[in-house]
Amino acid sequence: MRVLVVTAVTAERDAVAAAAGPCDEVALPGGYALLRAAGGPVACDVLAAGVGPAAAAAGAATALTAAALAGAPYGLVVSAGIGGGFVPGPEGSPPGAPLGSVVVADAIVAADLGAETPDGFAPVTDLGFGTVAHRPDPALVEAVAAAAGAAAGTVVTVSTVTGSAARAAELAERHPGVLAEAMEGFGVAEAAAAHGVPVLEVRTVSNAVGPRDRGAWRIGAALTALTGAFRTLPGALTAATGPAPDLHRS
Ligand SMILES: O=C(O)c1cccc(C(=O)CC[C@H]2O[C@@H](n3cnc4c(=O)[nH]cnc43)[C@H](O)[C@@H]2O)c1
Repeated sequence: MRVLVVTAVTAERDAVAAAAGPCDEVALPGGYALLRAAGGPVACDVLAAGVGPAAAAAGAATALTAAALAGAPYGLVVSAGIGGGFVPGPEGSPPGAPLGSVVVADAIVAADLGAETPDGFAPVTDLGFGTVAHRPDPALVEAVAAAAGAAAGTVVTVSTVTGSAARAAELAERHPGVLAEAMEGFGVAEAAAAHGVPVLEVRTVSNAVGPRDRGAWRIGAALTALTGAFRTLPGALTAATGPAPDLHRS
């Protein structure tokens, strides 16, 4: 099985690739540069495709198509990077995701793909078209989350970073079980679905979802946690899919 990991920016790409050891750079159509691990316990292809769901979908689709045309299709696509963690709500609500923690999505949900109506936000599915959620294989989610010491829950994809407590509360109410927010997962999942390839999303929490406070970001800690999470991926995939998967190369 070959695994494609799609990040937004190069710092995230490098944090993932650090778990895999030395990498070669492979040029893809469209000017994309893929990092391909030359060896080590995690030999994976990692692509920094840009910020936001559209850039993520374009980059992921390019890599998936290139691999398929080369006769070496991927068996799994992972959207990965830093993200915002929801803070715990009142008792009985989801536990939230603290700074530096790892989240594996059991649902990858487009939170702002829809329409404003007099009754509030309506997802495109309520309007009769499209998709707003992808649900990764639960066994894979469980294995990857257990290996990484991660929480499993909903990760929402947004095009506008949440910047207020009111918006954070609205998202948490609309998506019970939401743990994290980021900007690419749904785009990667759409590309994976178009190619019939399973998808995962792995986020490490750099900031709390809510009022904008750049001074409180812990990007370094989140990137370190990302490397740590990806060190555990080969073992988790072996546990979930059977013995001796050749994770990444044809
Ligand atoms: O300028 C700001 O206030 C601000 C606040 C949070 C995040 C940003 C970004 O530009 C980050 C975009 C980048 O990182 C991921 N990310 C990290 N934290 C969040 C978040 O709380 N909500 C959404 N995305 C987040 C995201 O996937 C992007 O790749 C700026």
